[in-house]
Amino acid sequence: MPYETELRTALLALQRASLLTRRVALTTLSSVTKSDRSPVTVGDFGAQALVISALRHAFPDDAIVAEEDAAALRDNEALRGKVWDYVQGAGLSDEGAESSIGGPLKSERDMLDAIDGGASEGFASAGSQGRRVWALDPIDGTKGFLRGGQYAIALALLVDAKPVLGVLACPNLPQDASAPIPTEHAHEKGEGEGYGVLVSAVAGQGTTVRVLGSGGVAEGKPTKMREVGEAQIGSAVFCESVESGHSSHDHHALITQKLGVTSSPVRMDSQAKYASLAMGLADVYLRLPVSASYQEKIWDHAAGEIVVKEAGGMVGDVQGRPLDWAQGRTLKENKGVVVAGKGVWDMVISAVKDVLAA
Ligand SMILES: Nc1ncnc2c1ncn2[C@@H]1O[C@H](COP(=O)(O)OS(=O)(=O)O)[C@@H](OP(=O)(O)O)[C@H]1O
Ligand SMILES: [Mg+2]
Repeated sequence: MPYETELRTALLALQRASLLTRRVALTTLSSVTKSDRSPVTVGDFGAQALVISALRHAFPDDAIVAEEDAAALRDNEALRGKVWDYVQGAGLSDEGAESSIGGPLKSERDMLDAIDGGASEGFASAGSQGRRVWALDPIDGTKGFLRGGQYAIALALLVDAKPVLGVLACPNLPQDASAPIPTEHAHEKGEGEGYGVLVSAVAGQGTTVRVLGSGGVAEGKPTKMREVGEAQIGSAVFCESVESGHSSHDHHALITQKLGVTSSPVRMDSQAKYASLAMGLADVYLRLPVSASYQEKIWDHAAGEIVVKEAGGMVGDVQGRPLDWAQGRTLKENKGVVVAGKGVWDMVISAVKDVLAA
């Protein structure tokens, strides 16, 4: 099967990183504020080190774009020591699986180098044809992670600026797709029993859900989005970001009102929203921009896009056009993101256009 080794490596790398983030989540979390004013925790740094070292071991020639860099750790010995403790403590229980992603990191220096291994410019450089770029968000939804809500470790492989593989590790999503969709604070911090999934997709091979474990790759089950037609739009489950600074809740309310949707949108952090749609926990995800100047990063959408598309869904901007990553580390334009099943796609896009035109 195409991308078999890439998928296995990505699943194991994310499973190992989630051992770290779950441990970190059990502690009283503090965060450092980055220059863009967003928070970063020991979990973000540690997860990035673990995933990048696995990718470099398996695919040394591939480019990697990732959210964090190690500057803050190089100047802060105490913070660096804390991250190193967590990184050393996160190993897969299956020895063969652990050694296939390079085994434990050897030194603090290797850890810093791995974190800084995500500085590629993506597709921005010339001669990008056939170029393989991994896009990693070590903790997507850091604010959700800090409050014990939803977060995801998100990894995608883009070839020629298109996602061909995506994996979302969602430690706080239910394993049982018939469980109710978690609300903002439904799942308290920790390793809740029955929570934790790996949702993955490879182009042309469908979307698969696995239990997020601690050893080798678990057996997967194929998953599809729920089939919702225009007649059922009123009872469809919509989701949106928790943070009103990230997408326009006001526009979303006008859109759902126009469509006659009866319940309020489920607010959830991170690409766990894409995973929820792919698992059939929700039906539509609206992300209308608040500010035209904010550029969405590729790692915030690439894995989500392929996971939903391979589960039978549609992903596009507010005009219904495909997302375009050709620019490099960000989406080409910030035109929002709309995600829905095929049966309601035209109807949702037309409501979005009407609300934006009004
Ligand atoms: N202004 C603005 N507009 C749009 N998006 C933004 C903005 N600021 C941040 N971000 C990105 O949003 C990522 C979090 O995803 P969500 O918005 O879906 O979730 S939530 O905000 O945590 O509720 C979040 O990802 P992480 O930084 O990895 O947590 C950001 O990349
Ligand atoms: Mg992040």
